[in-house]
Amino acid sequence: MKKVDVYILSGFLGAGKTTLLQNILTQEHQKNRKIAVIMNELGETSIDSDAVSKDTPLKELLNGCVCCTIQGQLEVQLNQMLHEYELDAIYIETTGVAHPIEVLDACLSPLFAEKLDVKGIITLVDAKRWQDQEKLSIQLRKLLIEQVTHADIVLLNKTDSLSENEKAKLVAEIQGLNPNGKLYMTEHAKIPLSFIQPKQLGEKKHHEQSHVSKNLHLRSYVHTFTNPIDLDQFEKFLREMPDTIYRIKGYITFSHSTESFLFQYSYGMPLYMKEQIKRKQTLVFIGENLDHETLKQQLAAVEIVSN
Ligand SMILES: Nc1nc2c(ncn2[C@@H]2O[C@H](COP(=O)(O)OP(=O)(O)OP(=O)(O)O)[C@@H](O)[C@H]2O)c(=O)[nH]1
Repeated sequence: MKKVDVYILSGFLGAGKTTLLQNILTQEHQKNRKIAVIMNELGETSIDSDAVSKDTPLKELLNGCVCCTIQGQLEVQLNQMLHEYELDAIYIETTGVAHPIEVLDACLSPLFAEKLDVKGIITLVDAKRWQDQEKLSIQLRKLLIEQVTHADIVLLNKTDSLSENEKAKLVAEIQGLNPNGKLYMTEHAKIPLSFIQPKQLGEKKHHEQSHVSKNLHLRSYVHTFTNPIDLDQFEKFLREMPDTIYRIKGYITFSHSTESFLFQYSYGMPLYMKEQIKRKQTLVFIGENLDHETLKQQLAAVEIVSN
């Protein structure tokens, strides 16, 4: 089955995410691709939904941030979209205060992770805001930096008011934080679609595979077990796995029990919860430097193969 591409549009409040989305939708429609949009806003009413034309499926997640309070709602909306429409791509516009790891996490429900192909995180940076970042609280500055560090593509936007010297200084700063991401300077978030589409990200992925140690971007890996797994071996795997795996979630069944468990792992803490329904045994991993082949082999080794 063809997977649906997912793009996460990240960036601080007012950086130009909606402007970029409009540019992208115009270009996607010219290519006759079927696109859907999920917009997340902190307020109770949507401000930006008019930016999306009526013929584009749109789901709005209001009054909270998908990276924390309404993470579950994003899963529901994504699932519904996959059922209702035949899509080529889904663009998710996050709130300005969303944390990239948590958003990626919210997109990757083990129930449908195999149907989605998260192509990457595109972060917009408001050039002026970046220059004035010392006016922000420490937490927000940290967030601004995290949004840049984890991006696959950074658009340094609103460069219209900058001098050439200022531009060069900001480019150096951003490249210092994210040397492997692609960086483009934009005005009104104008960028050809081909610069941010699968070919670009795909090429980079290929590049990453051959330079794994240099890859600093968030990636996911989806593993489906066909047999129950050995608890001791699985816990050994958890103890020994690289600390660049930030998050694991999904469903597993152990050889010592007939029950299914919802498994959650974040910041070093594993959690097992009994599930009422028997689920497909799928685990989603999120982290940096994910070596898919090694993970696949290590996870296959914790399965108990019945004869
Ligand atoms: N001068 C200038 N203004 C811009 C540029 N890009 C976007 N804007 C304006 O900046 C404002 C905010 O842009 P949006 O696209 O709404 O930003 P956003 O990131 O979606 O904002 P939130 O949803 O509030 O987080 C709008 O008034 C845009 O027209 C640019 O390159 N230069």
